[in-house]
Amino acid sequence: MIKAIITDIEGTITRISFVKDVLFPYAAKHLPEFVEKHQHTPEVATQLNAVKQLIANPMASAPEIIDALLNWIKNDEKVTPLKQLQGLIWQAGYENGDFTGHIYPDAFEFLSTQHREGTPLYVYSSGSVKAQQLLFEYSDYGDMRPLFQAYFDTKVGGKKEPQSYHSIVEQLPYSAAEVLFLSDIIEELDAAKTAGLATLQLWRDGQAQSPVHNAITDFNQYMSRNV
Ligand SMILES: CSCCC(=O)C(=O)COP(=O)(O)O
Ligand SMILES: [Mg+2]
Repeated sequence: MIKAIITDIEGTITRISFVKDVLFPYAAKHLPEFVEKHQHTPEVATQLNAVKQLIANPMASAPEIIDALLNWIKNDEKVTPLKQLQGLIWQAGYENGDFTGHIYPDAFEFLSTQHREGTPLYVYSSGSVKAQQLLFEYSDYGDMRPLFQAYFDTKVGGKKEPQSYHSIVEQLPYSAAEVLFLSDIIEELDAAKTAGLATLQLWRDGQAQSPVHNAITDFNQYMSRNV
């Protein structure tokens, strides 16, 4: 029996184009100035050092680091220091009202209903915990943060690694089989299933399909059929 739900964000409860066409270009546009301005603050310096390690260039200059980060944005690399920096950069965009966090209407209805009915909700996204909380704080539906018990990002590991799901479940008061993981990406669902979680795929934007996981096109299907 499912006692808790962990949801992905992009492609599952948020439109992919909001991330790719709004958030990523905003981060790319503001990243050079952000890095130049904040490179010596401890929070940013830690991430820049992590970039230097990943590109195997401990002496990398600010422009070289910026180039690496912009390349990762272009290729949608789920690299932890990039994701941490993006969260910091998006903060200004949300606070200035440049955009609000997109949430599908059926996802808002589903999450609100599950929360009201007492099912604990968790988030696991490649976006940093800060980025997740900003998206929910400034969502199309107002501040959704009270719906969620806890947030996880790639600091627990990559979303295609079964170990990441083991690590998350270890932090929850449920067994793996009591937890449902929602995602649009087969490899993430495969990893969660290997770790013993129940899985459900969202097919919203023509994502690849798999016979291994139950699938729905939106949450109205879940609520009417309880898939
Ligand atoms: C948390 S909002 C930003 C989304 C993002 O940066 C991202 O990489 C989305 O990954 P997800 O794991 O939510 O599909
Ligand atoms: Mg996703």
